[in-house]
Amino acid sequence: MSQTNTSAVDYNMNVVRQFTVMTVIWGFVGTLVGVIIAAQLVWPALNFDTPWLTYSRLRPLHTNAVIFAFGTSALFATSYYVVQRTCKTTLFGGPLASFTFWGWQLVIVLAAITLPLGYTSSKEYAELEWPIDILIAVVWVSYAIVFFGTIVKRKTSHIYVANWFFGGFIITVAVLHIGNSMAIPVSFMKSYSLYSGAIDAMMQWWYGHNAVGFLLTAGFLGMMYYFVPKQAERPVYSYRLSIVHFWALVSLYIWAGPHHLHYTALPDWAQSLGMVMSVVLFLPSWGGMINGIMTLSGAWHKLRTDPILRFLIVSLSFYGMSTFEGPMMAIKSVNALSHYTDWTIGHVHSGALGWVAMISIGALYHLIPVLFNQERMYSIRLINIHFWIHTAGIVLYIVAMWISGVMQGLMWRAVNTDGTLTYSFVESLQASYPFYFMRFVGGVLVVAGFVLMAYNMFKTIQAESNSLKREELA
Ligand code: HEM
Ligand code: HEM
Ligand SMILES: [Cu+2]
Repeated sequence: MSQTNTSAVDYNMNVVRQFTVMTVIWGFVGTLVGVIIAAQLVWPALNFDTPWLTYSRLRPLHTNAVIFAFGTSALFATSYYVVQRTCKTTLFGGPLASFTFWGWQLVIVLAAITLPLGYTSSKEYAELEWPIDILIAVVWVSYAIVFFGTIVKRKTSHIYVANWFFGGFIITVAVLHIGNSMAIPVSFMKSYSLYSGAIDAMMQWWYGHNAVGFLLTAGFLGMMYYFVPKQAERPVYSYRLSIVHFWALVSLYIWAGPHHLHYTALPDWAQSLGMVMSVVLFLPSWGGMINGIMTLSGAWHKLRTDPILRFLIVSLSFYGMSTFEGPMMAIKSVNALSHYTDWTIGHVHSGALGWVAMISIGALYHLIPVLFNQERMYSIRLINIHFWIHTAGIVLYIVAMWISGVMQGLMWRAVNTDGTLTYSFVESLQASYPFYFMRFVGGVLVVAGFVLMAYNMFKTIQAESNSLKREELA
């Protein structure tokens, strides 16, 4: 394996490179499936009367691909990189790191095959059946061993705050996955949940909500605390705040799950608890956002010239937006309007496309040249174009969903003076079509951005192999 920097430590950058390249590829695939299902909502005939092309099977393929293939590969890549650099030591466990790469890619391929075939546990974001769930647990425990083993053998006395967030994310996802996936297998690829009724629903949303809180939030905050200061070339605005941020975030998030089950059979007190905890969660969320954005103080001018920094900082603005919106939607009376509507979908994608995707894209544009021994990415201009089309795509997507969501909520609750409903469901659906088209256009822009990124990445990798060839000739 080639050494990727001049420092004395022989870091394991091979696994970081592998996860980095796959992140970009899965980002493209996952958003492409997103565009396909967005198109199906505009033109339903696009399922071609084929079972494995139906919306019901491609939707979980999209969510699994973006969260577990794209997002989680980005977390593997950056956590393995950051933990080595900040602990000044190579990854613990030797071949175990490589096992997590191949094991995780196997999980992704199995998901891509079994979900379209219709195998599902029917739990959202945990659809994969029990044999794959067991494989996930094995890979994840190996990940924990590699990560925490590296922390234990660190050459520094301090554990940098980014590692706290990565560590919190790794432990919690293990607990969530194992807890929620408890099931009794009845045959190969078929099982029944160990829980039933309202308890099953509570487990599902304890899992679902904290998958958002720890995978889609805490892990990416770890990324933020390393790559924002690096790219801005400034220290973290307040290190003390980052520690308060960590403890407040992890201790509040875990209680907020019931906001997914307002007005259901879940006991009222649990719903109210979820609501209150969600509203309080606003504070650490914004504390973290402010800490990230203020890291730029004294270096604001860099935003004008550095598109990588723009990705990172705009991602924090979307993080702030979705963590303002979330607590609001968790209030029962607001949720009465927003639940079941496209407003939720808009909220999801301002978090997913705005925060998760943009922070990852920014971090990878920083990381790729480092990993492949280049001064910078092949083309800065292409990064700039990527920034603008990605941003335009998100804005189209979420504005469309806000309008259609609030419209749907209002249409469904409108009643005539005699107490009958003003609109039928189909009328609200018809009114939504223009917005579904707008979302489709936004999605196409996002996918186009990933194509540019992949091209830029392969050109950067090529530049390395070209210079190696030149060295050989000389
Ligand atoms: C303080 C932070 C946040 C709070 C309190 C919050 C709250 C909420 C609420 C109340 C819902 C709607 C539940 C419903 O009516 O069904 C929701 C849905 C959702 N949120 Fe958030 N949110 C927050 C941040 C985020 C972020 C940053 C992301 C993404 C990175 C995110 C991803 C999601 C997802 C994926 C759903 C949809 C779940 C589903 O029904 O499938 N949230 N959130
Ligand atoms: C080109 C970009 C994307 C497009 C066009 C797209 C499109 C869609 C569509 C059409 C749905 C189904 C909405 C519905 O059932 O009404 C959906 C759901 C979802 N997408 Fe995306 N998506 C994109 C990117 C992403 C990314 C990058 C992520 C995560 C990092 C993500 C996470 C999700 C989640 C969690 C859901 C389920 C939401 C829920 O159940 O409430 N999407 N997406
Ligand atoms: Cu939640």
